[in-house]
Amino acid sequence: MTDGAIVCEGLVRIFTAQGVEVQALQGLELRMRTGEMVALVGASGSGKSTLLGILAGLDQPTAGTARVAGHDLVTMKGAERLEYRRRSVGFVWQQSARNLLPYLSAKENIEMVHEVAGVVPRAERAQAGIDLLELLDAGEVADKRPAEMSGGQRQRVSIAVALANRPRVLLADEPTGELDEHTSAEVLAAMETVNRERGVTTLIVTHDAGVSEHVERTVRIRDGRTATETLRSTATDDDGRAVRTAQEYAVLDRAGRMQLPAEFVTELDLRDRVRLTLEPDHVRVAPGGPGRRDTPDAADASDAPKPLTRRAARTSRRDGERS
Ligand SMILES: Nc1ncnc2c1ncn2[C@@H]1O[C@H](COP(=O)(O)OP(=O)(O)OP(=O)(O)O)[C@@H](O)[C@H]1O
Repeated sequence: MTDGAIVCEGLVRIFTAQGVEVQALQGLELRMRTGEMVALVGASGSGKSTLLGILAGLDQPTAGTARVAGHDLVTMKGAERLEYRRRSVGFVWQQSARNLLPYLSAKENIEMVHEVAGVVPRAERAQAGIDLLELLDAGEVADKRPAEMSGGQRQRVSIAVALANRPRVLLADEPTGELDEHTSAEVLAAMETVNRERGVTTLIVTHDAGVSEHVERTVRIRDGRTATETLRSTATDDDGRAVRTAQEYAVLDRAGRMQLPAEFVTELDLRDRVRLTLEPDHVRVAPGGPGRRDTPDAADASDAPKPLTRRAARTSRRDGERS
């Protein structure tokens, strides 16, 4: 499979509406390997749809870097943009009415994409359509129109249609938003199968907590920036049972910036400025400033500005020298 990687660095998207600027993305970082499947979560208004719109080639960033499947989405112009949308990305929306034409059957919806994209040789198209529907466990609705399908079948067919142009990247915006829990799990499992069997890089925007069962990485956006990532892995315990573990990390950008989790900020009433201390193996963040907890000792007080503290690291080095 050719390059299906996604690289966003310092991605900015500013909208101007009635003279007011809205910074939907404020220096977002995201890297995905070819063939990876990642969930993107975040509160309403955090910038998820804006990011998907840019990755889909429907919108352009204001600044920063965005590269997908070898295309530079910042500089990409007319013909390349059209080519990119037709052949490099597949998109699944929450509402199946946006994914499927209502007067065509599942098979015909796929055929139409084959016709427009021109990626699959004509002689192979019929079989390619059947293979896709079977991969998505939707073979039995091949001749049905969307109105004759259940919600889950419609979304599985929508995924098949999104894959008909053999994209390198599949983007999905709340694909299970209109489904019940059981059907959502089936649709997410279908996306996992597609990702595993076809190696398509897959990014799913979702509020669905059940997605954690299907992805090894969840990226959380806050205020237009990548705030945290949760990495999951499966280990084997002493009794030979598979145990799934998850660890949440803050995301550090190339300039060393990161966001503190909102609950940490609230718990310690952090605001305005904090004190950073470099310890031997970690960085300590403490409330700072006059009148706050952990203000400098009287012994430290002088007119000279203090640099960020390195005390612990230096102390431990000196201890080492002495011994
Ligand atoms: N075309 C636009 N014009 C002006 N502001 C916009 C536009 N599109 C998005 N915004 C603003 O950008 C911010 C991010 O919106 P976005 O739709 O990307 O968030 P989201 O995380 O997808 O939210 P939701 O989960 O509700 O879909 C919001 O403040 C939104 O109002």
